[in-house]
Amino acid sequence: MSLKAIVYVRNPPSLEILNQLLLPHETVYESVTTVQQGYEQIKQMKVRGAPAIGIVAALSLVIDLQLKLQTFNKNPNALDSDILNMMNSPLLLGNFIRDSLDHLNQSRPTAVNLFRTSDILWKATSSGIKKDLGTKQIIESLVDMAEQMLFDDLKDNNNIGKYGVEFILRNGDKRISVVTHCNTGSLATSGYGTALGIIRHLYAQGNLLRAYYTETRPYNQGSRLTSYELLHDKIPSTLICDSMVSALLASNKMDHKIAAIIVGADRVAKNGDTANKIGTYQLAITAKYHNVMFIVAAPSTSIDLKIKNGRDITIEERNEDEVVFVNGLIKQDDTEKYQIKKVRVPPQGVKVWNPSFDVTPAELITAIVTEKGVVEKEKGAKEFDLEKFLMSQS
Ligand SMILES: CSC[C@H]1O[C@H](OP(=O)(O)O)[C@H](O)[C@@H]1O
Repeated sequence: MSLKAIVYVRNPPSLEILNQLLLPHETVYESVTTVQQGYEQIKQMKVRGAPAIGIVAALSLVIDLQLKLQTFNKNPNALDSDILNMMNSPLLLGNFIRDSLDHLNQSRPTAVNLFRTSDILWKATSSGIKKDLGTKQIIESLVDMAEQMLFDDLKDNNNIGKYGVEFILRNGDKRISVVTHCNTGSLATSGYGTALGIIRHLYAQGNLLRAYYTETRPYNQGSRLTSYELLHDKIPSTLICDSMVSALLASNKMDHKIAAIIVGADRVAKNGDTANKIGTYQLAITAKYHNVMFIVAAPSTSIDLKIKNGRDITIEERNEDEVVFVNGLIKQDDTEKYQIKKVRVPPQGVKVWNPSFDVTPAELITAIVTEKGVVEKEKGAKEFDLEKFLMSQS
């Protein structure tokens, strides 16, 4: 078992991505050496999760550049002419980097982390060109930034865990159960996780009775990936179908002590409206009805101040196969060997709608937990003021 979604080594340069399409039944790492391979990993959801997507985009650009630079230094004649010219020209290098970032941005439209990564790397590139740095210095500066993103994400997740637990336990029971949706753990980030980071922190502090988590149809991030993580960490947890959450909260009157529903985020608008895995919105509605806290856990890099409210967030729609087929383990004849096979569920001819995310209005969100602290709405307000929060933390 491995919870490391991303394995990057600077010297000698290598990038390995855990193929999450095969989890939890097979642990297979795939080498990424080019921007195009990084694009495919994200597009095909071999790696997924807003923070992880941004980090893999950055690392696939830098690994591509590092390997080109390594060949340029050791055996320049092995390079084709346009790459050779690029390695001798900061302007041509800048063009390659701009085109690469634009291409990576096309892989998935909703998670803002991908676009923020591009902005940061392009800003560094254009600054290096303006300062008349050589191509080697520009590339090295991008490697430093990509590595820093990897380290910062892990640090941020630990802070989200700490602030989230303090907020949830600030008044009331100190031994609680929670519900979470999708996968927001080590497999969606550089480690520890966001919403799952809060659950890890609750467990580590001895405050967790049980974590209930949804299977998260149609892609099954919960039943495949969150199961994998919670079993790995031996955290008391129970898998439920997406349709069971309201009944679980209703049974809360007995002894589940569910204090909160905690979810991640792919993009948080300026007013706090939050795009997250499809099915999140209805969890917020049932949390409101049952008077249970609804917590969004996300690094501040997931907040997009350019987006006024949730209506402006682009929601990714994926192909119908993810709804029609499920991955099943099929026993091969009478041996104990199994193989993963796509099994068709509905009959031919069904029509499918498959949005990958939905938007939860700020009004239904109790608090947004970031690495900089917890944001709540002003008393009586229906929306957050995230620009004011971020300004106060800078
Ligand atoms: C900390 S992961 C944030 C977010 O990303 C997931 O989406 P996907 O698995 O499609 O990449 C899910 O919405 C998580 O909540």
